[in-house]
Amino acid sequence: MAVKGLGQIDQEYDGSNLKVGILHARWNKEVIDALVEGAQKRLLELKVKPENIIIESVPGSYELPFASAAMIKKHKLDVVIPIGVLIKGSTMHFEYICDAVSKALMDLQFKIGVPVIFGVLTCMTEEQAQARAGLIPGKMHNHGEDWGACAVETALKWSPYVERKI
Ligand SMILES: Nc1c(NC[C@H](O)[C@H](O)[C@H](O)CO)[nH]c(=O)[nH]c1=O
Ligand SMILES: CC(=O)[C@@H](O)COP(=O)(O)O
Repeated sequence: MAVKGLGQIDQEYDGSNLKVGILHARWNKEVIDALVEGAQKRLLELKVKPENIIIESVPGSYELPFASAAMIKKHKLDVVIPIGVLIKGSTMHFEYICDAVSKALMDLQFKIGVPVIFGVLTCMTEEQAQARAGLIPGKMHNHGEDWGACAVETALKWSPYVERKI
């Protein structure tokens, strides 16, 4: 059994009253599509209603923080899963985006009082990204599934204790 990964969920969750946003970048589409599908599948397993899973897109991962805030407001979401796939190229572009986006997504949730899941892969190679989207048989699982579970757990277990500001 793999050591890495979310493992068993800590209790049964019923997401039937949640409204969840999946906001995905369009860079690295093959991997993005698999991650979005994985997140969606897990949300449905945790009883989020299909009509309460809202999917929108942005051009690249750099656009995720701003659009996450906007999407939460636009759709009155309980939680958002921003999904992006960053793959190291030949310049420092990757490092700047990874750093800026991860910090902005972390900060956003404290600013607005709504959970923002970290659905961004920061990979050195295309193969690493494909493996983490479950696209290489026998390698790794689809991390989108973990993000779906994180969204439901965080929104149900912790949001009631945090004042919403948006
Ligand atoms: N190189 C990757 C990008 N780059 C695009 C930026 O995210 C952004 O859209 C552009 O700089 C305009 O603001 N995006 C990814 O999601 N993944 C990459 O590997
Ligand atoms: C999108 C860019 O600006 C691009 O030139 C970045 O190049 P790289 O991904 O090779 O670092």
